[in-house]
Amino acid sequence: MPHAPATHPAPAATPTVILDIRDLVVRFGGILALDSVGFTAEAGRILGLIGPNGAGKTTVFNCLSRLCRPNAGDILFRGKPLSGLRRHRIAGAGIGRTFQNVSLFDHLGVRDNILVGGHVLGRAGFLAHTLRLGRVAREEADLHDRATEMIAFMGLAGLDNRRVADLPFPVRKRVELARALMSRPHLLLLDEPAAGLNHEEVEVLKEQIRAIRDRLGTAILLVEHHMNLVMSVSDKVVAMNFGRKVAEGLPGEIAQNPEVIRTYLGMGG
Ligand SMILES: Nc1ncnc2c1ncn2[C@@H]1O[C@H](COP(=O)(O)OP(=O)(O)OP(=O)(O)O)[C@@H](O)[C@H]1O
Repeated sequence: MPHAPATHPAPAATPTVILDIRDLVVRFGGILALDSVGFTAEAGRILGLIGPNGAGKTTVFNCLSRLCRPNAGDILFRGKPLSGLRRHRIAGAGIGRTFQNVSLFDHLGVRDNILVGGHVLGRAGFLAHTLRLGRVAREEADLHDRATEMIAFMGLAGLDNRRVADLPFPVRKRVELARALMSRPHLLLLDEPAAGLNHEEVEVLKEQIRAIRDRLGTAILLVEHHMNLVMSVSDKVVAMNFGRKVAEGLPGEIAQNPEVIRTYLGMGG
């Protein structure tokens, strides 16, 4: 079970909207990948985003990471439009992410990979780094302390210097999560974190996702095909199909929503 000191306050009884997606439209040539999609995510809560292949989930994610530029609509993050932010400023603005296919520096060790995630927090400028001023040394020490916390939090203790390439897939996924948490994101985007995990590993992942919300206070947007995971950890679920939002509600409501049931039966299941 992960353990770490809380770094964000506990979520308020009336949740604050952290992410407000409004009427998002994305076209790829003749394909309408997102057709006026809108929903909100709340601070310190888990939002599950579900839908069959091609529903538009990854496109929403890519708009949030600024990998994709919407044709219309707005995304407000903590009240400010994301459109004003350059792609490389996203992590610094408080949005962290993991990828469907784990994306790490394979030849580097666990700690070094995790440290990469903290460098967006650095405040010392180029001159300070060049002159190795005291501020740089303090920042480096703080980053190492944070990495030590995240290593313990994600159950990676003792693996600091292990080369990532030599580790099993589920452990690599935990390294990627620890790296994403280094920048103390207010919102964490998880792209199919259960893909490639077995039943026991998914059970561990559930606990880790809940711990990220409950102990770090981080809001999570979870794109996932693994229904059992989404339904058991999400505070709210948004269901999509053919680029449109078809339902939004509590997991229990979504599981019984006729449109959602039709969508999944329509997949030939
Ligand atoms: N770069 C692109 N160029 C052209 N079409 C694209 C591109 N990216 C996505 N699409 C199309 O946009 C639609 C939405 O795709 P998207 O990847 O967002 O769906 P998804 O819900 O994430 O699916 P999956 O669960 O398979 O990842 C699909 O019809 C897809 O083929």
